[in-house]
Amino acid sequence: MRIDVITLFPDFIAQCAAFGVTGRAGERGLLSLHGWNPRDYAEGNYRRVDERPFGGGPGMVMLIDPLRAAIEAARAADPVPAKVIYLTPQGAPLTQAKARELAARERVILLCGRYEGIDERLIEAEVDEELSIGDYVLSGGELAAAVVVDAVARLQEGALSDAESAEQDSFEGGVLDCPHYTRPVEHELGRVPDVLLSGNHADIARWRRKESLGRTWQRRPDLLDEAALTQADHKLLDEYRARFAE
Ligand SMILES: CN1CCN(C(=O)c2nonc2N)CC1
Repeated sequence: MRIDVITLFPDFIAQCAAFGVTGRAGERGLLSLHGWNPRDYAEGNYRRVDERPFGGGPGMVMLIDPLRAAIEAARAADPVPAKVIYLTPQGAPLTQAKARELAARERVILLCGRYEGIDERLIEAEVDEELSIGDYVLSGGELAAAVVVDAVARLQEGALSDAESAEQDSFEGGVLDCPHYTRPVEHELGRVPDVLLSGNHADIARWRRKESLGRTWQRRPDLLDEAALTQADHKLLDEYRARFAE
């Protein structure tokens, strides 16, 4: 997968993706990341990329032409067509399902705004999708782009070892992840649940599913409404809830 990032801070994105799973995905040729700085396409002595907003008000707005030129340069760098995704609080929420959808694409171009945002005419002309990583305001789109890069990199075939499999991550199958334990068995903070020491894989899988469903019910009941639960899931959830009925 190829990801091109339009950003005033290409090094920031490169550094975010240089470690861990994203770094390994790059080394394995599973993901290529390319930064394009609109300032390189800005004209005039000061190479301006922003200007004051019409209508007044605080802050600055990013100019159309440097961004447009950077997007065109990114498009031209590879024959594979790419959708342009603008990271913004006004976008659709980034979900694991969306991450999987993006991870299946050959290419995406991520557009990072700074200041108060981007001239709306550029968005209308060049942006195919708008994505938000959450209902809060960042100082720029770069952190959001780095989140998208991480979320799709780990979903590339071969990016995760079996031990790191994404299959049991939170939100896979629409529910939260179960609790995890490791050595020591006994600790002043508590003991590892016996079922995890039993070696009975069916019991362990059942316990993990019950804990995932129970946690989702307690912390994110909205996800349960969307999850396709089986009859067995409903039985497990009833058992989990029964703990609290006593
Ligand atoms: C102009 N700039 C404002 C700040 N920003 C975000 O807060 C954001 N991006 O994606 N999810 C978010 N939340 C990016 C765009």
